[in-house]
Amino acid sequence: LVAPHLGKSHHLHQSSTQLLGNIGVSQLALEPRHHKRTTTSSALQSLSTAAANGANGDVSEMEDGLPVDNFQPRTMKVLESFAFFVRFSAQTILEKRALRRQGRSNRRRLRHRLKQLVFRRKYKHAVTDEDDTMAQPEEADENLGIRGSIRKLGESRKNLTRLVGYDSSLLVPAFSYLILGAFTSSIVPHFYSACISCVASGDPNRAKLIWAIGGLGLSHVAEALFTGFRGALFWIAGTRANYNVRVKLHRNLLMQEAAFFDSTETGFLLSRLNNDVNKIGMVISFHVNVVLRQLAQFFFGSVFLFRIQPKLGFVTYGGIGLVAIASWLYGDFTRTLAERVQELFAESSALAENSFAMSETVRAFNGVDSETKKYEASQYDALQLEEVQAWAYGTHKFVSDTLQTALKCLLLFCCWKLGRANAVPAAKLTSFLFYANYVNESSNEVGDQWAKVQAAIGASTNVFDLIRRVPAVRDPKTVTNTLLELSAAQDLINRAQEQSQKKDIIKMTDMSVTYGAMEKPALKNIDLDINEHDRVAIVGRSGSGKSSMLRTILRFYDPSTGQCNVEGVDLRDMSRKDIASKIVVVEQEPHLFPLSLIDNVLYGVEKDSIDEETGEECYSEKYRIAVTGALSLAGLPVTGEENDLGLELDTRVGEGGRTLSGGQRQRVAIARALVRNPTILLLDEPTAALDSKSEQVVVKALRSAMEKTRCMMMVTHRLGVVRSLGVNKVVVLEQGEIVEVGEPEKLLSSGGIYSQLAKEQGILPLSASLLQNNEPELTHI
Ligand SMILES: Nc1ncnc2c1ncn2[C@@H]1O[C@H](COP(=O)(O)OP(=O)(O)OP(=O)(O)O)[C@@H](O)[C@H]1O
Repeated sequence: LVAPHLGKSHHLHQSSTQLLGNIGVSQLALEPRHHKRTTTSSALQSLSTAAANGANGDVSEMEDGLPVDNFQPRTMKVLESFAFFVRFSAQTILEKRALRRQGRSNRRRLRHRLKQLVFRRKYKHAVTDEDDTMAQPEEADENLGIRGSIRKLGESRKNLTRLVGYDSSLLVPAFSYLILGAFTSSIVPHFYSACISCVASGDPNRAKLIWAIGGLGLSHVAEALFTGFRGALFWIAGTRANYNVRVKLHRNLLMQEAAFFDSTETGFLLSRLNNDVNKIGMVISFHVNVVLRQLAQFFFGSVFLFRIQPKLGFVTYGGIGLVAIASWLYGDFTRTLAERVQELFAESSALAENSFAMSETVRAFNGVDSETKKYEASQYDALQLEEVQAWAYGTHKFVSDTLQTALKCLLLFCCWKLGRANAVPAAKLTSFLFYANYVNESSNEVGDQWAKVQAAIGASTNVFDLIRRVPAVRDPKTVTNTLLELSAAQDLINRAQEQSQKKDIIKMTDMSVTYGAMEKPALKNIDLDINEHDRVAIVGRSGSGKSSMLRTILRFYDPSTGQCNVEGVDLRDMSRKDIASKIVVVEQEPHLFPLSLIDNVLYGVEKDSIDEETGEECYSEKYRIAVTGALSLAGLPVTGEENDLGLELDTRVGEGGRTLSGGQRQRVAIARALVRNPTILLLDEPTAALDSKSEQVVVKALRSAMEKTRCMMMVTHRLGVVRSLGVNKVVVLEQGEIVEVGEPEKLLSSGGIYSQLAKEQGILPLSASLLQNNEPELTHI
């Protein structure tokens, strides 16, 4: 909310995404044992300082380093929080039981159905109305209790290994150090109990004592060394996991179809990319690391334990089993909770992102309070669940520690009994107690970390789902079979030859387009041919489907029926690269990247040279000359006297191109089109936001662009531009259907919808306007 005010402060260039990032970091940094606490405080400090500067414009109005605004988000009383935890837990248990019952009946149905399939003749009258309810094996699987959890863990491990792409050079030493560390640590109690026996019994044998102390020291040092290496390698594994998953997720999100972004908010995706992915790294570098180490220690400790006193070893295991059950249940509960908490954080990030992006509107309509209310509400939901996590942790700690204490007391009593009966020597019993404690501690730590692993798996579930998401609009499959490849290539050549004889560049055949969220199609049964050298204007009232037609040609959406061909090839058979090389669009309000002019014009073209001074990649002279020419043709020269703005190819244009005016941004977009020499030029309301002088410059630039293309298609409300751009074909749309097609002047005099639209803008047929110019009095009639 402070974003609009940032201009006044030193955070001039801080974008909403950065602010969102700071908030994300703060949430993460509050994680126990997380190493980013300093970032949190500086992030929060920078936000609060900016808030103070922005809201009051004066730092002196701050009290005790806090902004004057004494808004305080609501929180629950501690008792209320505990009551919420009890209610929530009871509800979750009931839900789980219900789902498990449903899962059982689903499995029964599944078995029944399998029987039907196998003994088809016997079960002639198959039950049909059960099929729908059976279609939820996935959901039922989620509630299979221990088996479900193990399967889920296995799936997550497979996902992780595939996505993270570790190599053995990292994994082999990491696991070797882990095992070596655990082994050396398991020797420690042996030497320790030997030392204590020597000290307690006042043993005069000095060599024995030195051996015990030396062994203790050496095993500790070796353990420290292995632990250090193991820690570093697992840390690296964690950061690599974050890096790999984040880059892959970012790429897969960018490949999704336009409809995906219609229904998913950016803040939601950013939250997945930052918060959720961090959890994955954390789980590998810390939790999995600790769980494995403790498991290894548990194993080695158990070997010693059973060697010393097998009977008591079983008693110890009985107790540990109970603690393990408690930890398992707690882990399961935490996983469900973590999944929900991450979901809520993602929703709340989406809200924050929206309010930052709309900061001017928020300011203009005094919306700070309502935005705060929405954000606070979504954070409050997450807070409630986090407090449930805290209470669950407390409860688990109490249960498992009590069980362990009971076990320790039981073991001490058993040892005392054995000692009294002289069944086992005292030194052996001391050693046993040390190992029992050692194994106990390891199992306790496994239980604690297990819950955290489960929580992280819960949090990362959505990330895996997004990474595996296959876009609905995607490149055609590459044909691998050589014969098929040959025939496909031949097919393309044939079509290209046919096409060169024909003249149509774009051909729409009985094409309809329906957006996912809409019932009514945006375009209905469109049949349209656009030929070589055609300059087409798509006109019609608002919502008639004009932009939808351009988006379909760009293959942002696939037709629901019919097809759209470009140069004889169905768009669905063309890759994104092919489409981008043939079709270029100039949008009404082009969004530029916060890069230099040349980077924006050549966006998507790989840099082909290295700057000798900085060592960074750059464009070669060949590209620089081409871009200078394109910018000059587009009416935004960067050289000579006409460059009154003092622009250079390397001038940066700010976020969204905000350092340029709307008309100048449009000219950059035209230069982007000019430099590519596309087959098809698409224009979306090219002059809508321009004054008449800028319009003249842009129209001139567009004419230059059109000369370089095979055809042009333009969506426009301003019909004056139809004449100035020399359009030869007008297509009139109404409610998604083509209602008129023809030459503009003919349509103007036909008395149809186009002439009506033109009349509303004071545009008359050429003959009439000539008449009007010669005989002004006629205008009154
Ligand atoms: N992304 C979308 N998701 C769902 N429906 C959409 C989407 N984009 C457009 N529509 C719907 O499709 C119809 C046609 O919209 P389109 O943007 O193509 O109209 P238009 O003629 O370009 O309108 P305008 O001149 O106001 O820009 C409208 O009813 C609109 O509500």
